[in-house]
Amino acid sequence: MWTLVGRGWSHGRALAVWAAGTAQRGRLEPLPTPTRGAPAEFRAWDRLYTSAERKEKIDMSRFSVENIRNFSIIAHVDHGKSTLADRLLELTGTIDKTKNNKQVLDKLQVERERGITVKAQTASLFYNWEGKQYLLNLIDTPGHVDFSYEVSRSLSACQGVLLVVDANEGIQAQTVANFFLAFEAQLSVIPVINKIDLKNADPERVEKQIEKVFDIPSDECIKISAKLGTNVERVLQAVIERIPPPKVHRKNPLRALVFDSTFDQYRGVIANVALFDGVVSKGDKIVSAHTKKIHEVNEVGVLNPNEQPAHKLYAGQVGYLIAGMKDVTEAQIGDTLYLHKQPVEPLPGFKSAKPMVFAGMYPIDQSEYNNLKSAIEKLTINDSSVTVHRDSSLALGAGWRLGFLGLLHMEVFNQRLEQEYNASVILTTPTVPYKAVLSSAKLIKARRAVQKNMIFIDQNRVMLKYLFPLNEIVVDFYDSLKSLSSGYASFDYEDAGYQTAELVKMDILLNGNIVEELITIVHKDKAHSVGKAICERLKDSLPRQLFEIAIQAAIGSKIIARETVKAYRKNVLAKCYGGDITRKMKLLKRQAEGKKKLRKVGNIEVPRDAFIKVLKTQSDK
Ligand SMILES: Nc1nc2c(ncn2[C@@H]2O[C@H](COP(=O)(O)OP(=O)(O)OP(=O)(O)O)[C@@H](O)[C@H]2O)c(=O)[nH]1
Repeated sequence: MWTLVGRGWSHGRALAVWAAGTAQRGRLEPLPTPTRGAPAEFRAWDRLYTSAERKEKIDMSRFSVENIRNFSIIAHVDHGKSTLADRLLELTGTIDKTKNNKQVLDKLQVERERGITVKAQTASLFYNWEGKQYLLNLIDTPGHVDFSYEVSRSLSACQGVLLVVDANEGIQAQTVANFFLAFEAQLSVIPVINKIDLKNADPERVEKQIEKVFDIPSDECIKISAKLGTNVERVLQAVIERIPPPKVHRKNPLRALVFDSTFDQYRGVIANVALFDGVVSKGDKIVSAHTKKIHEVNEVGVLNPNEQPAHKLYAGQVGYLIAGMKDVTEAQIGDTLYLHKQPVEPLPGFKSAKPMVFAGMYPIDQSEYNNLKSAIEKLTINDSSVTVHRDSSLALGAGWRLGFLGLLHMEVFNQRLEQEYNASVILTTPTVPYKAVLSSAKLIKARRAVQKNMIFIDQNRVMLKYLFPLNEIVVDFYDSLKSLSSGYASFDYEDAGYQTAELVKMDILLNGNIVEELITIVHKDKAHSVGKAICERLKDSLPRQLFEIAIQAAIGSKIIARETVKAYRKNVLAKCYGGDITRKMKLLKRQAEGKKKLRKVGNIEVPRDAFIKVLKTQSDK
């Protein structure tokens, strides 16, 4: 099922003004913003920053359950979650107030380069209010539809959310989707209308939308400018007043939920845990409910926002735990940890993420296979929504078939492999899953986009629900929607199951022989254009040979596109005049070795490069 939210044509201009005022004494040094495209510098900064902070242990026993609030910030993409998080970190003295604080919780290089959050991040904030010291655990979550899995996981560690809505753009597709995730999890929702400093901001209109769509009284909305810091203190107070403390028991045996994990090459898996019962400290023997393996805890602590070791973690608190887990299978997200010989009922896990887009991934050079394998394994610890299956192709060698939640997710995973693991890969054109019913015609009945619902959010905005075939939107739908609506429409989707469709299997033939790597499933109406594009790309990348080559796209016995590569004789000895026989032999030997890298289709030699050019994603072309 799809939800489209289109909006009217009024818009505002962002004001680039920073808050002036007295700088608060924070516990940490200000974070420099890493420069674009400078991975080494970024990593060096990150390491220095963490090691300086990791010296003294903190006593977490001073935070009783009543003084703890676990909350998350959810919103549509770009509505200001990360900016609000920066202000909350400053207000609580977690970081110094400086104009360099931009997306402090977005630690990954890919997040800073793209200006989006892809990983949920946790920060424990210490805040004094009305004579009491509170522990506020903030979880910053991604806004883009591809990462909604991160949002739902983070919510399991929270009792409430700040629902941030842009005062100019109003309710958008992911505002609705994220609200319902929080609503279904029975969390307290605090609506926050952000960017009230914008010239065209209309917070009163957005208040009415929130009342109409979510049934939240408009006087519950807090109007802020995260950029200028206006009213942000009221947000912190609302967190304390409106979100209940967690319902937990410290006297019960340990019951900790692993809600996220990252991988450190020296210390192994760092599990982000939310303690529902009990206490955990260094030296404890813990058991994973999933694997039943026993591990000894080496370190516990809170994220502040970097690692801050603690003596113990207590029920109601959110922190990290390192226990020598080295393997992907030992660090399952959604797992429950308990003390050895004190088994507990496991907490409900998470629905596993359902991949929507699949692509082949191969090392550029087969000798890199093992390195790439280990990089993929480590990155999937940090991003468990990616599915991995071994695959192999005659042309590209041994590799994997990876499943992603969407195209942006696929691009981000690829970019993280390059930036964090220095791995270069060949990524093939993404496809979506199909269920095929084989019949003599191989043809299945089609269904096109069907409108299901239309709701007017206000006079400028309408929410439309459609049923769409996934393959129609997986490659360029989002871009087309954005450009058609000049960026004003937004969308979100959920899986509506399989539908029958008129799909055909398209073969690519070289002089009548089928090239197995290039077999594709396409919609009947698109077969001609897709077939033509593949034939043209093959023609450009196939070297001429001693005879003419016919490149054809065919559905069954029907040819739907054709290109021809003219004959040519490559004489490697052409430049070799004179009679030096050893030099001639050398050239012929090198040519023979080169041929080993070729894949024979019939009597046609196809170099690996040609496959790569045809199979690589459109964006890589
Ligand atoms: N004028 C104005 N701009 C703001 C305000 N808050 C955030 N912004 C800007 O809006 C843009 C998006 O802000 P982010 O905080 O990165 O948004 P986000 O919701 O975290 O985005 P994702 O992590 O990608 O989902 C940035 O350019 C911010 O500077 C505000 O109160 N006023």
